[in-house]
Amino acid sequence: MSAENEKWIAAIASAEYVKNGMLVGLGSGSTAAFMIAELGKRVAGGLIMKGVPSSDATARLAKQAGISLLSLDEAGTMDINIDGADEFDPQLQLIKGGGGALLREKILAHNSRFNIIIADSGKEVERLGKFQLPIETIPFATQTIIAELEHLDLQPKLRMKNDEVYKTDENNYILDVDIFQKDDLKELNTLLIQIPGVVETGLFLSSTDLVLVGQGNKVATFKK
Ligand SMILES: O=C[C@H](O)[C@H](O)[C@H](O)COP(=O)(O)O
Repeated sequence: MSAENEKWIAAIASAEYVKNGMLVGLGSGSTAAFMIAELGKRVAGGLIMKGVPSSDATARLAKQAGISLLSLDEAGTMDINIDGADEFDPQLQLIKGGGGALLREKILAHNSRFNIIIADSGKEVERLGKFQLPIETIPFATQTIIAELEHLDLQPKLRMKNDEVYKTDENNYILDVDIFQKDDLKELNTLLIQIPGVVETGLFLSSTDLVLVGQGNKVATFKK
């Protein structure tokens, strides 16, 4: 079974958790796109819900799918948040931000009562860090942060797109770093977010309540 099919069946399973009247955080990325399409179908079939998008791309997709949107200010707290991940481990810790949406995604996760992650089986790992950790930084401080992260042996790489520095929806930069050798991720995360100019990291260590993973033609469920 292809990764695309695994994403799709995990996305359909996640849509089952969305009930009438709910405010739903809408994640970003290719797996979240399947979930948005599925919710759009359900809205067309009579489901009443509103979404809060975690990126400009997701806002566009959700509008095309016919989902009504609210800003975070209007929504306040979401009943449920459904998002993808680049990696998840047995403790339901995540690396996110491969698509650059980690900052708004983390804000939505923080402001949601229940967080569901949907993924294909390739995202399941014993230990986080094969995927490089994205760190969002403000442009003004990025060069000094690069020097500091090099000193910490994290081998930062400034993310580029089409030969230009990649910019997030919040007009920040992304540094992708190597954390595979790091054992204490909580300590690492605290260290990183204390550096002035670091806005957020793609480590989501405790927000996830449920992971739905496509494994072949079945969906496996991992709970906190
Ligand atoms: O910034 C992007 C998000 O964190 C995505 O949820 C993550 O990269 C997973 O994306 P995909 O479902 O495309 O693998």
